[in-house]
Amino acid sequence: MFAWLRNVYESWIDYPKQPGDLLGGRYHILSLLGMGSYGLTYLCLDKHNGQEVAVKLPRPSKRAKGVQLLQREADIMRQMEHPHIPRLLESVEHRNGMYLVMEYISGMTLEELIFEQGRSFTEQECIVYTLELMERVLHVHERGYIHRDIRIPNVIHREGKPYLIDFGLALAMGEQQEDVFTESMLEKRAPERQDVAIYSDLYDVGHLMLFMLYSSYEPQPDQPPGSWQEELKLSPPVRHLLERLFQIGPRYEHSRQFMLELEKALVQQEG
Ligand SMILES: Nc1ncnc2c1ncn2[C@@H]1O[C@H](COP(=O)(O)OP(=O)(O)OP(=O)(O)O)[C@@H](O)[C@H]1O
Repeated sequence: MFAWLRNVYESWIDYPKQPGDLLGGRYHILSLLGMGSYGLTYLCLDKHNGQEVAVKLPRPSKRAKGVQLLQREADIMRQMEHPHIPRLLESVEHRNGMYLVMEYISGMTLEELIFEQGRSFTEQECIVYTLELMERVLHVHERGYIHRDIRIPNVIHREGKPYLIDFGLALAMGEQQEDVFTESMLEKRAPERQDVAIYSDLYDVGHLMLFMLYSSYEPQPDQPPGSWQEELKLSPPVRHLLERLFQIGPRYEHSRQFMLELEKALVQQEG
């Protein structure tokens, strides 16, 4: 009963703000973009310059922890300087908490592109897109962070290019997740993606590639379900690099190693 009452109370206090509300006297809420585990993100119009921005606020039910995690996210975003990673425009602290304002990336997520728009990727297109995405991932790694949430809903597809968003779970290399997140936020991660290490992000990139590769997969009638190795007709280099991403083969310790192999696989495709 207590847990039920607490849930009701939390959803009541986390009830999203309404379109038309003004944040900090400057940001007009246009719509709710989404509710994450500790924050709510709104599409807003900046009254000062008429630009659309994404504004993230902590969930009131998460109290001080929500504010602390959002501050962390802002600190990490501040260190990113890549044209395909949203820029942090400002983080505003006030008596009751804080909010962060970032560049709004219009477009659709890779998840929507594949599952709602029905876009399919050939193996070659998948390699090209992954190489583009890896430039963003490499930037995060070079700045000393592991993103830890590279998934199709966190890639926004705009004008044919992938943008990497959501630094809510990112950690500095070597940092312990238990020191940052509360127990309820710590999902059970596959052993291959538990370490705060480059190969954990690359494991996620492998999954993202599978989503792209399966987008052009057509099962034969009466075909029994099999593994991706059995179902997808992949060229040997792509199959080999996926096995390394999934740590079935020797794992990649550096993003560049993987990118080099991707480039080689692309040359073979084109040759
Ligand atoms: N800079 C941005 N530009 C455009 N859309 C964004 C931006 N940042 C977040 N979004 C969208 O806002 C929604 C909420 O994102 P947010 O990062 O707050 O939480 P989440 O990804 O749903 O959850 P969690 O933080 O728990 O992983 C998502 O649908 C995401 O696509």
